[in-house]
Amino acid sequence: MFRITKQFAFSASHVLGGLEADHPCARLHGHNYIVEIELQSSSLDHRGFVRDYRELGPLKRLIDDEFDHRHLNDVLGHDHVTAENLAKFFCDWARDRWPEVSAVRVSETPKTWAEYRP
Ligand SMILES: Nc1nc2c(c(=O)[nH]1)N=C([C@H](O)[C@H](O)COP(=O)(O)OP(=O)(O)OP(=O)(O)O)CN2
Ligand SMILES: [Zn+2]
Repeated sequence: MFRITKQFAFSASHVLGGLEADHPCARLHGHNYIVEIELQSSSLDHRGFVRDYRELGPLKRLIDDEFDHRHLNDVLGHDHVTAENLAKFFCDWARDRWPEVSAVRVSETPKTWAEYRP
């Protein structure tokens, strides 16, 4: 099995709902997010690619246009704007376009990663 990954980055604010009132993430704050998309395939195309990284440009445009320097509660339209839910959102969006997508990981801080693998 071949597996490739590519990372994208954006900065955004959020407020997490449903937390205890004294939880720091219940307050407005922001992160420098990293989104890592993973694609896998048992075979390569005629160029030797799972998929050309350049073909993932539409995901960069989505992130730049709709997520970067935005308030994520507004973007997703709910208050459970966790790294897990962001990973699922980006994975569902990407799988609609590229069937080889096998996982998406989202990092909010240098020490944390959440992964969605359908
Ligand atoms: N499972 C999850 N837990 C938390 C999420 C999340 O998306 N999924 N998000 C947050 C906060 O939004 C934010 O990421 C804070 O995370 P945390 O690791 O607590 O960040 P800190 O830098 O404050 O942690 P230190 O322990 O000080 O390094 C919270 N939880
Ligand atoms: Zn946060």
